[in-house]
Amino acid sequence: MAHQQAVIAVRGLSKHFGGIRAVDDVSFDVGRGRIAGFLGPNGAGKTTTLRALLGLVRPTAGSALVLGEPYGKLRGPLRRAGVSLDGNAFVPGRTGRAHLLCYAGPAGTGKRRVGELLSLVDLEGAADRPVGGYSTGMRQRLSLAAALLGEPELLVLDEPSNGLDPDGIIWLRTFLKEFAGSGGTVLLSSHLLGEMQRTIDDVVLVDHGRLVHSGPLEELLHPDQCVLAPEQGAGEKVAAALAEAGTEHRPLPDGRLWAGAGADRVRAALEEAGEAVYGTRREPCGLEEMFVLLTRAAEKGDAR
Ligand SMILES: Nc1ncnc2c1ncn2[C@@H]1O[C@H](COP(=O)(O)OP(=O)(O)OP(=O)(O)O)[C@@H](O)[C@H]1O
Repeated sequence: MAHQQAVIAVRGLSKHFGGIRAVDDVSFDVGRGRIAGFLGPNGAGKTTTLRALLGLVRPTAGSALVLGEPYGKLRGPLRRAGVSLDGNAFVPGRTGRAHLLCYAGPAGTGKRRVGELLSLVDLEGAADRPVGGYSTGMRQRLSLAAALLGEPELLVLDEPSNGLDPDGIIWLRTFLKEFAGSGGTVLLSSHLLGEMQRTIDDVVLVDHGRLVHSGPLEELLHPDQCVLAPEQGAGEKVAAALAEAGTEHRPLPDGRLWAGAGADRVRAALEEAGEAVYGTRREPCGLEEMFVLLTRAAEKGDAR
């Protein structure tokens, strides 16, 4: 994707805090109309990257552009990019409605939009209560409403599903898909990989400050691979059967195996091996398995 087409363009971004390389030479793009999941283990550098993108920390090296410019140079930034970086950054004594009204002016909007957004995020009933008494999920909803005030074309959301109940999670997923479907762009971080798999179009995976993988989800979860769940004690025999058939395979931390071949080829390999692997279940490979494999590979220095 060409640099100028990207809604988000991160190039050679590094941020060091003393000796800590929080972000280390990271590059990726997010294209218009895409939902990109920004994933990685604790301390991988996600929040620091998002903060650099939004001009909240100065990069040690490299650049991070939003809509073709550094965020700080955007004219009317709240109308271009909606941000929810810290779901808890509220004045506790202020009501939800007052919180939104504070940002409504800079976002170029007013009371009516505040009312609409309170209804959209299902906070009408709590709008006039102090935020200090809100639950985690209610704060997340309020934070999202604030991000949406200026009707932005880009949303940058740090762990927006945290604390949401199942209805809230489904609502957020549906909302983000509609937002992207109408041309909006989303970059969101999350540790909820099952939910990410249902929501995102693209994956940006970092670990120890470095980019491990970036690309469309469907490429990462291509059908020419699967996960095997051997019956107890049969793991080694299954691995041996795959090795015998020349099928690439790697262990997962829970005793299952990733296999670099589709379910049919794997079944043929196991049938060759006979009864010992009879009870082995085959499952499609999901984002959680790829996350584990890619971050472990990165630790060993052989990230793909
Ligand atoms: N202001 C700071 N001063 C010193 N170290 C920092 C600072 N901010 C972040 N770090 C360090 O940088 C690394 C990356 O942190 P960051 O918060 O970006 O990770 P993350 O991927 O968002 O993690 P998590 O999933 O746990 O939220 C960590 O080692 C963290 O301790």
